[in-house]
Amino acid sequence: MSHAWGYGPSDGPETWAENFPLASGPRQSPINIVPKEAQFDPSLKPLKIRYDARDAKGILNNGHSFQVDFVDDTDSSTLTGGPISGTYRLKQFHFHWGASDERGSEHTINGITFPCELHLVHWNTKYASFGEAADKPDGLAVVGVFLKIGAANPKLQKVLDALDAIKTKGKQNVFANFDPKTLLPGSLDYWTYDGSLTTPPLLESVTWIVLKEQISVSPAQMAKFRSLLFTGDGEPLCNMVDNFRPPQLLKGRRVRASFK
Ligand SMILES: OSc1ccc(O)cc1O
Ligand SMILES: [Zn+2]
Repeated sequence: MSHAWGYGPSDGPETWAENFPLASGPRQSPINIVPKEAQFDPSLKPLKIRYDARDAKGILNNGHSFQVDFVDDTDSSTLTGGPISGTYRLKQFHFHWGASDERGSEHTINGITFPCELHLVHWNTKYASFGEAADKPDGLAVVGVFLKIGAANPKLQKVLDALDAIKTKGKQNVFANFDPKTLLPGSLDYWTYDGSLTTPPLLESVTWIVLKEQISVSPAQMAKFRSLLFTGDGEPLCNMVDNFRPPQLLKGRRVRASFK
């Protein structure tokens, strides 16, 4: 039976442990990253990100966020290097954001929040599929990118222009010819730690790779994110905002830095 969950007072992150016991597990995400306590690890390799725009498939309002899905039946869009071993294939990317600019990200830096956070989700090809990989300790690798308020981000605009057609839960559309590498900042310096999905079932299968450099988003672009609805057609309107889980306990985990 799949349990309903959300981000409101009656079904939000503080209630998830009732139906998803991993919520209290030893490697939950997100976390607060304290750069001064992150250990530079010279053995960490540079990230190697190779995406093919032709793999972009569709865009979906899943009632919790929206995601852009990719064809993942070949190694044409992959993440290698960094803290991971082997080849991880891009499955989807999605975002988390706030009702206003002072909140919205899931990870925080020295307790600082950002208005939005991008997650690029990859699965380990030592497993047969995303579904097989999703509950394995080395199954997933998610690249997290913070968005900060500034100039309009032209690379983001194609994604935001597609949102009008998926306003309500369950709506999806074709979304083709998009290279998510264009969303990344110039530097691929990162922090990395072992964590989890930040949404139920909160599976502890994610190697997190959180980029140090942010990308920009304008107030008008943030308004586009906030124009989406959590609710489906015919249901009382509920704006899709504050779809973020707050930082979780580190429980002794180490956070490593790829840079000094
Ligand atoms: O928010 S992190 C995250 C990662 C993978 C996934 O399949 C779903 C997620 O929500
Ligand atoms: Zn996410």
